[in-house]
Amino acid sequence: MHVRNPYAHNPPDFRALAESYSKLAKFLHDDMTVDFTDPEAVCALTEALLHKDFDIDVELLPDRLCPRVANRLNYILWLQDLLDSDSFDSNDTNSSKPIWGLDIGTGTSCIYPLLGCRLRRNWHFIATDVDDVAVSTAAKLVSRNNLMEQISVFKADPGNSLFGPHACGDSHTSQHLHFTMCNPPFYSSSADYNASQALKVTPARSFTSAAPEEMITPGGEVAFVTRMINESIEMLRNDVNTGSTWYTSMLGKLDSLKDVVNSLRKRGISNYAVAEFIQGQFTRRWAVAWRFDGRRPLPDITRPLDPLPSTAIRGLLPPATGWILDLSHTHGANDDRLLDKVLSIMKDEFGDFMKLERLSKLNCETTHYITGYSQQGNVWSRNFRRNKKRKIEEHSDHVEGSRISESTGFGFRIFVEQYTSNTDIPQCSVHWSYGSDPIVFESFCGMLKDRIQRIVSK
Ligand SMILES: C[S@@+](CC[C@H](N)C(=O)[O-])C[C@H]1O[C@@H](n2cnc3c(N)ncnc32)[C@H](O)[C@@H]1O
Repeated sequence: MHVRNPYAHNPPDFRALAESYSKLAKFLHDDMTVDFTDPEAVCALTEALLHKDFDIDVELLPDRLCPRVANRLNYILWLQDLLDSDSFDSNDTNSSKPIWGLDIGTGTSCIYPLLGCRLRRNWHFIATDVDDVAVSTAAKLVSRNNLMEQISVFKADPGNSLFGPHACGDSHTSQHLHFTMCNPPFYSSSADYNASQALKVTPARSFTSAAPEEMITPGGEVAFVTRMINESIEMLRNDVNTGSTWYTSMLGKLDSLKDVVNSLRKRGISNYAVAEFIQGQFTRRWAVAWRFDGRRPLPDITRPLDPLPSTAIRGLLPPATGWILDLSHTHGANDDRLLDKVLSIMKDEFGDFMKLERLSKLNCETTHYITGYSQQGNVWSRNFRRNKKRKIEEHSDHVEGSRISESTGFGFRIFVEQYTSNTDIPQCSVHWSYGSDPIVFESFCGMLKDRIQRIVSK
């Protein structure tokens, strides 16, 4: 489970839940659990969790998909991480700057918008569904929870674009989306659904009651997400501003994740992230996110360490956006001024071509770091220096930015961590925050290693 998921280490206390939500009491067995094959009991449990832990008031329909709170929360927390990665330098993760998301197929529970907005007051959602019952029930839940200012529910036309104006009605169509999310129907047909049920060796541990339209879509989840990929490319063609949108989807099958990552790679989309959500011993779900500009998420989001991604998904991970230089055996690594020294040496060498700043971020502790960006990309390379020298010889020391496209830009953050609560060895870590070429990042790390070793060995 996600590290911030409250259920990761504290499974729900059923007795306390029933005390705070009386409807659950009649389904309780020995004060300890409920019958997970009884849809009404599962709905009452979900309602109780949402009520007690998130102050969300819902009444779920027992014949419709009942969302598992811990799983839906994993997805929302991962989205928070992706968006916080974008605003890392501004300390504004909980500010009032409005964040807009689109939930495609919100379902009768409207679970993602309700959770997302309860956890972050600056989040807003456009929630769509093709199903009339889902649209009307979701809209009722939004007003029941007094979230009409933050969530708008729209009926989507299955023939129209998933992201485009028609899906969202008229009033919010021009809204820039920071992210889109979706838990698409899994199966391609009733036969596909029945076959997957038959494959389960043990009798179902929990009951999934759902209407066919919630679980089945032509081509299954892979076709649905492939459609999203194609439509996101089309959006970018029509409006470059959509390059900064995180397009995301949950996936119910590992094979689907493989197909979707292959689709992204085939279309040349290298800026993507993959997550694995683990609930209990038996349930795993996956999620994928992609965007078109060069902004790269923090390393532990693209390649999580806790929990470590399973071997099955390691080959599907995107290029690494983090690099660590272990300084434990280097003399001088404990110098608190090491970060300043690194900044100074970089300013001397690259200050003319790189915007360099020392910033601080306030979390539980204050983290100091260097942030840097060079429009010309690889300004430490021999090639760049040679060109620079030639320009000086030609009496033109000006490197023309306009000839270099934005995609050549390169951004990074450098952290030097001495012994802190997070690290028991001094280390320098680098986050590749902007760019399109992993080889440029690798080369930057090589250059930095060389400069740091020069400083610490003095
Ligand atoms: C698996 S359910 C997910 C419901 C809810 N988001 C959840 O996680 O519990 C998939 C939902 O997608 C909706 N859906 C299917 N095709 C759609 C489309 N083209 N546009 C919007 N919603 C769609 C279905 O009606 C259904 O409510």
